[in-house]
Amino acid sequence: MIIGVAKEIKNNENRVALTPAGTEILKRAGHTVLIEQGAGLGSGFSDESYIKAGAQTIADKKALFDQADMIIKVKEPLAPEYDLFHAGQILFTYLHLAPEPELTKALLAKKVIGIAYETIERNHTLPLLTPMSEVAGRMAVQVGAHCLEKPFGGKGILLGGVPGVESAQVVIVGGGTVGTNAAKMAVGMGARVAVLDKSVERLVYLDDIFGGKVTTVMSNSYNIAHWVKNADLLVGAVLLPGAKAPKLVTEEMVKSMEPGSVIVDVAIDQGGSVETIDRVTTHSDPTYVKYGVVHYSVANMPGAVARTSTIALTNATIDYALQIANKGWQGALRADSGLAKGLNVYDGKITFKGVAEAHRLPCTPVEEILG
Ligand SMILES: NC(=O)C1=CN([C@@H]2O[C@H](COP(=O)(O)OP(=O)(O)OC[C@H]3O[C@@H](n4cnc5c(N)ncnc54)[C@H](O)[C@@H]3O)[C@@H](O)[C@H]2O)C=CC1
Ligand SMILES: CC(=O)C(=O)O
Repeated sequence: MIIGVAKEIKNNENRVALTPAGTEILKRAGHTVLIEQGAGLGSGFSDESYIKAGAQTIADKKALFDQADMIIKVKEPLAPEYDLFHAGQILFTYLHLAPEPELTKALLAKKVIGIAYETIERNHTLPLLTPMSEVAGRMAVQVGAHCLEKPFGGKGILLGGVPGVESAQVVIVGGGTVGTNAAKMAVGMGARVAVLDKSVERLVYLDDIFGGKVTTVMSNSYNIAHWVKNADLLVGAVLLPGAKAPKLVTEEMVKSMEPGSVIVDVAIDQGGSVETIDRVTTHSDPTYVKYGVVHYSVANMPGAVARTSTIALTNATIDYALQIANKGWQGALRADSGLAKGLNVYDGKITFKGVAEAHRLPCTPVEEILG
């Protein structure tokens, strides 16, 4: 199979979908890897390192898309990329289609075979979302601590306090991968930490692993209102896989927060979990202030720590990319029902329920397509 790796074009997206190590794995299995020139530079991988691993570099983005049977990316395609795809081409990447009607329309019109990293399952986990959620969860506290500093609009408090001065209250809504990693960082920095989740099993798990260092709270609107009001740093970390994020934090709740408090809504890539998050921000202009509260809503947080993120991402994606290349997309999806859950669009049809519901369009079950 001819596999094309395009240079990312999103603001400050420094990741690339394949490392030289991943390239070598695909090459050894007999596949052709085309890398857009300079695609790896933001992650510290030179064109020469890809050539040494067996890839061909290509300067012309359009020629790369024209030749490739499968395009591997990091982020969902942006408008300037829509026309590059052709019918029957496999697109293997984060797609986040539920909050993106224009992108969904474009991929349907182009009859792309869209396999989304974020909806692939293995043993009830999301193996291709997990590594980037680990990164974003850890970053959420790092950027949140920064935003709490006075020059960045915050109320001027240090997460861990100092002896004689109380530490900050970090409130995390959603105790999955992002939430757990945010809690680890916040505990490590000496903050007081509360995690809300709707799953009792998850709260039990968090209570066990944090040994009492985190307050676990059942997620409902009453408890969310109480904890949001008292948060210095609020982290949005909920997920309903593939679907639009529920707006759990209302405008009234945000109004109840002290001025200079900070919200980091990591769930922004699925549309955001906070009512006052009304825009996706970028690494070059990451925050805005509403009701005196600093809002951070960057949808590609791991792009800022690209070296770490690119290696972690390829570690997770490479086996799946190899299966798709070796067996063809249908063979690979038939052989692995968890991978089949990644299929979001095919031949002009939506094949993932959460995406179809978000756009009020019909859903064609994957099983029907695989026959
Ligand atoms: N902005 C960015 O750069 C990035 C964003 N993300 C996003 O972060 C979000 C979270 O991802 P993960 O932690 O990996 O998901 P996850 O599936 O591991 O965890 C989600 C948690 O939300 C909980 N949840 C669902 N409904 C809830 C409710 N009503 N109240 C409280 N908790 C609820 C679930 O029980 C689960 O524990 C996703 O939207 C993901 O795409 C991930 C990486 C980077
Ligand atoms: C999960 C995702 O969209 C990201 O890492 O950018």
